Amino acid sequence: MAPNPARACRRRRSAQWRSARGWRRVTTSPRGPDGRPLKVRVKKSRGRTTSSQKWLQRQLNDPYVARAQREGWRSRAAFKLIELDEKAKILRRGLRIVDLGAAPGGWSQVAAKKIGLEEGQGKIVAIDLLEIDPIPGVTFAQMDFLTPEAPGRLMEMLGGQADLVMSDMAANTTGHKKTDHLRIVGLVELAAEFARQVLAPGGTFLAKVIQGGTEGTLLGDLKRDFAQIRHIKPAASRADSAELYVLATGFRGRALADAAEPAPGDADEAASPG
Ligand SMILES: C[S@@+](CC[C@H](N)C(=O)[O-])C[C@H]1O[C@@H](n2cnc3c(N)ncnc32)[C@H](O)[C@@H]1O
Repeated sequence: MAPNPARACRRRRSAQWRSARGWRRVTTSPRGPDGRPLKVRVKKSRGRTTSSQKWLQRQLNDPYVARAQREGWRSRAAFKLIELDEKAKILRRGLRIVDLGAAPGGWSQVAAKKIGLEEGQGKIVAIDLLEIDPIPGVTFAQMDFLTPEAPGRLMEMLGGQADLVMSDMAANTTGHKKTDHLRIVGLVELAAEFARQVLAPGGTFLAKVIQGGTEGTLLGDLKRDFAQIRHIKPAASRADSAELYVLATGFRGRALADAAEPAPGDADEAASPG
C-alpha cells in the first residue's frame, strides 16, 4: 500500500501529543512471531515535567509548527524568512545566497523557491553543524562555521560573489544568560566579517541577533559598511524570546571595509620609527 503522508503526520502528532502530556510507551513481552510487541500500552509518567516534554508542549501549541508540517516546510523558521522578505523584499530571482546555520533547511527551501533555483536561476550554498536532507539545487557542507577552513570552503562552493549572506545560526544555550549572549554575538560578528569578504556591492546581510546583541562595535561596523540597518522581529519569532534579526542592505563594497581594517603589519610599521 502506498504510504499516506497525511496519516503518517497525524500518527506522529498524536505520538507527540501523548509524549508532551507525560505519557510514555510501555512495550509488553513476549513479542509476536514478527518480532513486534503483542501489546503496547501507554502510561502516564509520574513526577515533574521534563524539559523535552516542555519543548514538545510548546511545539504542539505552536500554530507555526502545524502550519510548517501542512505546507511542507522543514521548520517553523521558514515563516520568519517569509515574513522578513514580505517586510523588506530581500529575495529576488537569480540571487546568489549563502545560508549559515541552515539545518534543517527551512530558509534554504524558502530562498530556493523565491530565487527560482529549480529553474536554474541563482545559487544557494549552505552550511551547518548538522546534516540536512538534500534540497534540490542547494550546495551544502556539514561543518562548523567557526573553524578557520569554513569561510574558504564556502567561497569555493560559491565560486564568486554573493548577493545575500543570511545567518540563522544559534549556539546551543547554556542557561547562563551572559555566556549565551556572548556566544551569539561572536557568531554574528564572524558572519558579518564573512559577509564583508563575499558580498558584491549593493549586497545584503541578514542575521539573527539577540536584543542588545548588535550594539557597540558590530552595529558601528555595519553602519560603516552598509547603507541601511534595520532590526526586525517577525511574528513567527516567539514573543518570549529575545531574538530578532538585523538586516543590513546596500553593502558599500570591500574596498571600504578593507580600508577600515588595519592590514597585517600596519600596526608594526606605524610603531616603527624608521
Ligand atoms: C535556528 S537553527 C536554523 C534554522 C534554519 N534557518 C531553518 O530555517 O531551518 C540554528 C542552526 O544553527 C546551527 N549552528 C549553530 N552554530 C553553528 C556553527 N558554529 N556552525 C554551523 N552551524 C551552526 C545549528 O546547528 C542549527 O541547526
